[in-house]
Amino acid sequence: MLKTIAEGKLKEVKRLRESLDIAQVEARCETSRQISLSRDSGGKLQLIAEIKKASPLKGLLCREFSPLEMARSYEANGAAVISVITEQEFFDGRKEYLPLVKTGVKLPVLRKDFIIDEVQIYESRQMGADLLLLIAALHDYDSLLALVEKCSALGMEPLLETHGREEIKMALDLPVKIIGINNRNLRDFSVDIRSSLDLLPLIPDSYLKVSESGIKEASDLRLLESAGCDFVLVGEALVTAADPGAKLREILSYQQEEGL
Ligand SMILES: O=C(O)c1ccccc1NCC(=O)[C@H](O)[C@H](O)COP(=O)(O)O
Repeated sequence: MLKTIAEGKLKEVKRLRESLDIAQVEARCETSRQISLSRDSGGKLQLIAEIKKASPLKGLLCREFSPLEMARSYEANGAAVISVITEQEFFDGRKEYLPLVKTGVKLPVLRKDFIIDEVQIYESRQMGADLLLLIAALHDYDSLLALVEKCSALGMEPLLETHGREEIKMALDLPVKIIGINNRNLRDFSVDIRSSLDLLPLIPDSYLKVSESGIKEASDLRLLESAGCDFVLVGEALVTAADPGAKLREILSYQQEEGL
């Protein structure tokens, strides 16, 4: 499926190459900003809250979907980063959501899409993204290196998503600071947070470690925190809740109980 999604991006990339004014984006970047994430000083696990309308496997997740309201409620309830899915065909995302969210909250904003070409990095910068997801499984080492370097040159922080040991090994050879482990199995799309528990020890503490997918409850966060994870990325559990902000507060509440 990942390959199908990425292939669907080829046309979009072609259109973007014809329409995007790269020189203009570069000129704006001269007044470059770089919002960088850091580990919580008190050792708390931090939460990246996702704006996710639909999933390719489950279809529509959220009927009353208002990305701006959702982002504000995530911010008010303790999120550290807002993740915005902009991919349209499979996730029913929209590119417009990102600038909308960016202007509505103070938190750093991550763009989640299927980045296969440098031109999408320029586009992400133009949209206002602070962080950009790069999926290791879509690239070889050289193409990832080029994308990572472009991201940093344009003042954005790449979050390099991995699945498995080989990809983590590759990530450790790249100039990245944030490594994600996606708990979704790319063959059958089953989700199991034990992937993160198994793989986190392979990543040195000089990196920020993110666990993604299938995280639903405070007990998942507790486990991941004690395994040395710095951030969790949560989508479905929040957007399917009657009140996404309240759900976020609820799954983080164990940190208050433990006085963290
Ligand atoms: O979300 C899916 O169903 C999906 C299917 C195929 C490829 C990727 C998919 N999700 C992308 C993501 O990275 C998730 O949206 C993200 O990690 C949040 O996961 P969750 O909390 O389980 O919604």
